[in-house]
Amino acid sequence: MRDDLRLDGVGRRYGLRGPWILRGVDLAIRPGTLTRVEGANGTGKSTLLRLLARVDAPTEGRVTGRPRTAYVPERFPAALPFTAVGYLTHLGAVHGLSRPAAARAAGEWLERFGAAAYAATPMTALSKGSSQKVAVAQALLAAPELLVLDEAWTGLDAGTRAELERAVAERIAGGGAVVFVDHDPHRLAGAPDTTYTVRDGALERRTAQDSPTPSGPHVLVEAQGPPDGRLPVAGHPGVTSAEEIVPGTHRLAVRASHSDVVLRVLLTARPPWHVARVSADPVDADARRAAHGSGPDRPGHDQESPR
Ligand SMILES: Nc1ncnc2c1ncn2[C@@H]1O[C@H](COP(=O)(O)OP(=O)(O)OP(=O)(O)O)[C@@H](O)[C@H]1O
Repeated sequence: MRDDLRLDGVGRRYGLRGPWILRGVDLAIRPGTLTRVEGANGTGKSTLLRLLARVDAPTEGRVTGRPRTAYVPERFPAALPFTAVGYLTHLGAVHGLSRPAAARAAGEWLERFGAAAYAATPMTALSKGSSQKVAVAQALLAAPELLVLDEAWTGLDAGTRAELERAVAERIAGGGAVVFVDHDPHRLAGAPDTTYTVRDGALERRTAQDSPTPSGPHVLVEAQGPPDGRLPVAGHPGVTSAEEIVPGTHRLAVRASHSDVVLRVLLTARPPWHVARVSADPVDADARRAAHGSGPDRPGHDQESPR
């Protein structure tokens, strides 16, 4: 994603005399960022996401920027005259992939979400959970620059929910932007760069720096890449700090909750990075000892934490 997607003075109401759902909304979605939208029921979260995905137009104000966008709507129209793989291949072609590339990507995403067995099943015969996997796969197929997810985790099993979180982290690490609504307050906890609360038609903004959430446990990752290679997880929300200790070797402090995602991005980068070492962050070990009240009188605890 090269440019911001911007909303300037945006308002939306349904019908000529309907109440304003959103009014005077200014918002910029930047490349490589994760944005959460929250708010009480019926406050206008889906309305905002539809405007960002450009499947709806504002009643007043302007939307500028045209990133390649994919959208998972709150209600996916599952009654479509396709098989799962047929639908995904068709959508991949619509997103600009060649037919063989679209078919390949369709197969890969169905496999990744544990739905390969349903590839040839008509969409109308899929269970709710399986059709939600197709809804999510169609959005990820063509590596969109902007991914808009409206309750996309709803109805997915635990394994697929985790896989979708990983896919989100990969999009951001690849320079894309992701905007999501989810009823689970722990979804991607600690990861959003910005959270907006929709209230009374306006947006209240909270950034990661304002967040009361403690930074939590970290691990240290030492990774080696090609000389002059760009760190594939630069700017990733799970990476708290990154330092090039010798040319080509980087030491990263990574939130433990994001370590599997970060390692996966490093190992699947092209060319792949070599992960030389993963260890507990000694800063966290100190914090843990302090929290548990152990000290010189409990020397055994020192040995648990490599320095
Ligand atoms: N197409 C439409 N026509 C008329 N009114 C609509 C339409 N879409 C949404 N609304 C109304 O706009 C308001 C905001 O709806 P929206 O779905 O954006 O809120 P939401 O915060 O996403 O809600 P929820 O949390 O229940 O999904 C609601 O009062 C809803 O009834």
